[in-house]
Amino acid sequence: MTLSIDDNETAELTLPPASPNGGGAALPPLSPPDGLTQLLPPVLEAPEVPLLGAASIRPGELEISVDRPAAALEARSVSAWFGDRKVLDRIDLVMQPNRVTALIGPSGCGKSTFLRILNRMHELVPSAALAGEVLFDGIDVYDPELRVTDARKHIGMVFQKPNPFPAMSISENVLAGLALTGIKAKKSVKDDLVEECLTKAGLWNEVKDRLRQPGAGLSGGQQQRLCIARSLAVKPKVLLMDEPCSALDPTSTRVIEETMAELQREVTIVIVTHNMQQAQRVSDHCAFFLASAGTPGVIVEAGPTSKLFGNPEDQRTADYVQGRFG
Ligand SMILES: Nc1ncnc2c1ncn2[C@@H]1O[C@H](COP(=O)(O)OP(=O)(O)OP(=O)(O)O)[C@@H](O)[C@H]1O
Repeated sequence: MTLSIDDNETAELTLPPASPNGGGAALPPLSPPDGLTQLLPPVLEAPEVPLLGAASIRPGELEISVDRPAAALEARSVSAWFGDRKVLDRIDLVMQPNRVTALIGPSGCGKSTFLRILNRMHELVPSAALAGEVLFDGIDVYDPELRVTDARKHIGMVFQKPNPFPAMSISENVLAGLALTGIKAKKSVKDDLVEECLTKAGLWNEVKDRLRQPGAGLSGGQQQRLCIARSLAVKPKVLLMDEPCSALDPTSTRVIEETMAELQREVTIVIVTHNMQQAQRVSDHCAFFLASAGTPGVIVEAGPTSKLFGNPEDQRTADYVQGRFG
């Protein structure tokens, strides 16, 4: 079976045999695209597509609906391995559209791995393998008919450390994802998009007079909002955020949290956070991950944030959210 990404990648993406432990299919080795793995992989063709509600869909491929801005994500019995080591065990989780789902749990329990599985970044690690399904509005993200670039375009990611492209200006940074995904647009459309995305990311007023200056010249919090703007430029339906405020001061953290509250109207957000106050402030739903010594990570409890923090069912959840361990 081959993945229909494009002719150049098809040979490399032939699915390999199951992993040695028999649990999950080993993932195809995808080469990280020259230091740009934290954004999006390049697309070798350059389709002309509308920018608003953009979804580059080619005949014969699975269609991602552009009618609704946000999408539901559902993990079904997802397990993950690095080599022979199983790090996640049969994770079931529904991440509802236009809601913020927080993934919480002690270090090493697999939160980031799970997040990276949701937009197929897990497979960038050569030894990585997984089993189970990830459904994006009902479409299997790992379906061979769905291009990996489309999956990552619709399911964007913001990382712990702000990573603007240092040689690019602020506006070029916002538009970088378009270039990588091969989307072409007129200058006036791009200018509008830069303003729209920077506004949504809560940064426009601070940078509108210096759009041609380097993105690296911004403060850490501004850089993180620039990265959010960059993710938004390709019109994702889901935004994955891996500890997006851990490198930021309290003021910048507050601004990012306000930005998330605004973005929630348009995108589904899944956030990994170690900050229990932040999880309570920003999320509608929470999933508590835990890996006991030598065992893979599991979800102990998931549900409305108010319930997990106010009236958890499992004693381990209560101990964790009240800071008794982890
Ligand atoms: N690239 C990798 N190669 C091998 N093992 C890995 C790799 N990435 C993560 N792991 C292992 O997988 C397990 C889960 O790691 P992961 O980073 O997903 O946990 P986490 O809950 O996000 O931790 P933290 O909160 O510290 O970021 C850990 O035992 C980790 O050592």
